[in-house]
Amino acid sequence: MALLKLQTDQFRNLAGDPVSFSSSFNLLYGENGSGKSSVLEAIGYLGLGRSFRISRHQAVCRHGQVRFTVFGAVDPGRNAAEQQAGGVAEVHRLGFARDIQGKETLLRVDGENVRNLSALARLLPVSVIDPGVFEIVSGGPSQRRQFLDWSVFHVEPSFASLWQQCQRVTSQRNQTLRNGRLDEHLLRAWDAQFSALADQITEARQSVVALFQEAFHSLLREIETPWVEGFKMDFYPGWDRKQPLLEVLARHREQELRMGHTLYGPNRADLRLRFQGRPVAETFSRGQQKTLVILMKIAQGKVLADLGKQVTFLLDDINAELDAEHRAMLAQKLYELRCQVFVTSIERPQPELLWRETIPDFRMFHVEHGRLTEE
Ligand SMILES: Nc1ncnc2c1ncn2[C@@H]1O[C@H](COP(=O)(O)OP(=O)(O)OP(=O)(O)O)[C@@H](O)[C@H]1O
Repeated sequence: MALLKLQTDQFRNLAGDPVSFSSSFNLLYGENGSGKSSVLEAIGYLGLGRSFRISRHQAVCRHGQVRFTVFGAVDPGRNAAEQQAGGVAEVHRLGFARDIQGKETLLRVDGENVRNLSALARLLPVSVIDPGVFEIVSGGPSQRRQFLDWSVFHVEPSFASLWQQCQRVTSQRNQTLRNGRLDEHLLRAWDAQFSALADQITEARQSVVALFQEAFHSLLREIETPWVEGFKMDFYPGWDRKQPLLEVLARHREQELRMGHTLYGPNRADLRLRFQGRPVAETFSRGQQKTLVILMKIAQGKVLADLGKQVTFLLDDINAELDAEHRAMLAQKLYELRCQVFVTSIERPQPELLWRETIPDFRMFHVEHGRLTEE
């Protein structure tokens, strides 16, 4: 899985000419406002179905236009090719189009309309490392849940549908809690559905956390980090699992009715990161938090790589956030994992800092006024 070709139409300032990329490293350089982040943002649309920079689709549609499109050709990867009895697996064609006025999204895979974004996301696992990524450590539990669930989605095929069902049941349960008068009969029916889904979701998350912990700790052993002793990463499922969720919900009925929403369950899960018993957000320096996030992202890439899935990493504006040593470590590890990487830089990097010597399929593009020129 790697993006081999990209073509856009009416996407920010991008000219829209088709561009071919390397399945390993791609470096995009150009001055401020040239369109580097927009290229990464367009790639992100194919794997995430949204912008990683802004929540409104409208912002990425070229000013004055009402519809934008992103097309991509994706290499199905080593595994798929190997499975096809010695044959070469076919390239997948992904398409995302959004009509801003009608607020309609059209998704296509290999020439067919598809209803769910997961059909695209599965074919192009995209992971973003940009200045906002450090919120995984400094932000609240929802940031870490999102981080964790990205892996669970790519590892456990049933997860997307389980999570969707759980969201639906949670929202109906919350409505009943907010109803004003206690409808115990109806609440018990929601509780039963909710806790059955909660157990399945938690099991899927736990099995992926086990893989993730293993990859993360083997990285920690490789890279000498002074905080290894005293660091702890624990998965909190959203309630004390020594007790069935049904019991926990029954015991906290009064509290939930007062608050008007669900307080226990997988929607409250967290990946707790502690140093000497205290949250790392309170104890780690900014630099240590950055190292931790980078290692977590690499470990996530390794979990998928071990399953034969190549991750496409979008490294946007990282020069401002990471020093040269961290950047080199990140590049080296992602290369070892055979990930596909897109990295932006304002200045043309010094030849000795490029990886041309060690990475055979390295490509560099100069971005000017939304147009990419390969060098
Ligand atoms: N909806 C839009 N329609 C047309 N142009 C847009 C739209 N949104 C942004 N732009 C322009 O597109 C250009 C590309 O912005 P982008 O953020 O991709 O640049 P960049 O090369 O990453 O810059 P920087 O180095 O400052 O991060 C900017 O000049 C911006 O003004």
